[in-house]
Amino acid sequence: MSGELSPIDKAKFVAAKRSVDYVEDGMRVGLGTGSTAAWMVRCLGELVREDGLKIKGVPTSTRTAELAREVGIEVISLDEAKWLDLTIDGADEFDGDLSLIKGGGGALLQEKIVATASDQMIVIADIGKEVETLGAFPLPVELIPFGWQTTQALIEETLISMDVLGRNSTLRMNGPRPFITDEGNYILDLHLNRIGEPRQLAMVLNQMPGVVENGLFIDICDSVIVGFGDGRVEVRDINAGTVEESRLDFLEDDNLFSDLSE
Ligand SMILES: O=C(CO)[C@H](O)[C@H](O)COP(=O)(O)O
Repeated sequence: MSGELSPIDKAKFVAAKRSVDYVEDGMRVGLGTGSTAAWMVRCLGELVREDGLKIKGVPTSTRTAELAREVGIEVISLDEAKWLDLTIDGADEFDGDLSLIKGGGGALLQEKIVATASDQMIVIADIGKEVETLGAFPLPVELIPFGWQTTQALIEETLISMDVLGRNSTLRMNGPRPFITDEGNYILDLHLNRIGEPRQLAMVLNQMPGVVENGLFIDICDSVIVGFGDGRVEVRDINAGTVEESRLDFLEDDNLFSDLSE
């Protein structure tokens, strides 16, 4: 069954599988969005159903909320939880400082709010997400629909003075219509190619009227669990400065694996 998954999917799966080792009874856990996070939610659901793990989950999107309920995780709102022990989420890119680009799935706003309200954020990613410098992946920026083209023009003009290589942007579409986020906003994808000063760019973007949030996560992620296509997993902890390696045996997880690949 595992042979049906691509090396990237295997890498995502092993990272997701390893991450649930960090979840303990009684925790309030932020549940990320995206394909890697979805596997983490399914792995957690299995622990809840089969091992009696007791947790409360705060999802970062309606998609994740549906999946969490489906697999048996108790879902509560962030306001009910108030504060979280741990958030586990995917990323589109991560660098050596564990700065991230997120929002490929359009859920960056809730993801940033939830991760910031957590004692710890663990990112789960395949090795292909690691970069030396952020920016090859288009940077998602969530915009208020009102006057979005004016906001886009302002952003592109401001980018002239920023340390980036490209500065054109595209409105994210869902077929013939703009993609709409869970909060009813638009996503503008910035094609920057290289972001020299992510911290500065994140601050500048968030000061613009019409911008709700940007997909740069700076000083939010504590560790990244990197999965490889051959089953290897690395846990990189930015605070401890450690890298811990392990390997996951695919065969042991065939049932879950086959569920996930459907
Ligand atoms: O930020 C995200 C959603 O807004 C995702 O975590 C990110 O796009 C990674 O997705 P995937 O795990 O499917 O590669």
